[in-house]
Amino acid sequence: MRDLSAAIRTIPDFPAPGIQFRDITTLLLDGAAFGACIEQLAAVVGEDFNLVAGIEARGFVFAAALAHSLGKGVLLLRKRNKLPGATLGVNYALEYGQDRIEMHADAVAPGTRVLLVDDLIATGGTAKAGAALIRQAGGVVVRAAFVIDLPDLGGADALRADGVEVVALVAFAGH
Ligand SMILES: O=P(O)(O)OC[C@H]1O[C@H](OP(=O)(O)OP(=O)(O)O)[C@H](O)[C@@H]1O
Ligand SMILES: Nc1ncnc2[nH]cnc12
Repeated sequence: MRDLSAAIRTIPDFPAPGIQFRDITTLLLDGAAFGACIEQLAAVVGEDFNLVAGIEARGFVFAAALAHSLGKGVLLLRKRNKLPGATLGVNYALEYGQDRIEMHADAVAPGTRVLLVDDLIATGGTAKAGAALIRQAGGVVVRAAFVIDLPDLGGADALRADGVEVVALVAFAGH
């Protein structure tokens, strides 16, 4: 199995001093690496869900490609004030700031089974907010999948403590 970590660039001190930014734009520019990434995600996420939820913005790229490869629909979890219909929303803290994600209130029928996808999990604040949002809307979060886990920041463990199974392709030590 191809090691995807070599396709991911690290930029120190972005967007703030002390943050090692794991940059997936280099992986996306490499068609073979991006294809391998989607294949590897498809191999570990199962099929026991109806929708793939992607978190804006980087999560959309992976969620849409994965959903298409599995024949599933895509649920967009967007940053604040982007969606035109009635929304539900959850505020959360980031490794480097504050944000809010929203979804259309009528996007999931009660009991809809959802796979949550993002490029990276760090503190887990974003993914926990995503899971809370899907649950608030009546959906069931079947599991969560990430290209990158930063295990030292504890996000994957926090998400598991919230009752969500977590899978990730690559882990980077440190922040
Ligand atoms: O686990 P956490 O500490 O919450 O951090 C992970 C989140 O941070 C990044 O998104 P960001 O908010 O920077 O937005 P972007 O995708 O629009 O770049 C990343 O894409 C995850 O969504
Ligand atoms: N270290 C990091 N690199 C890239 N995206 C992130 N989102 C939160 N922390 C990040």
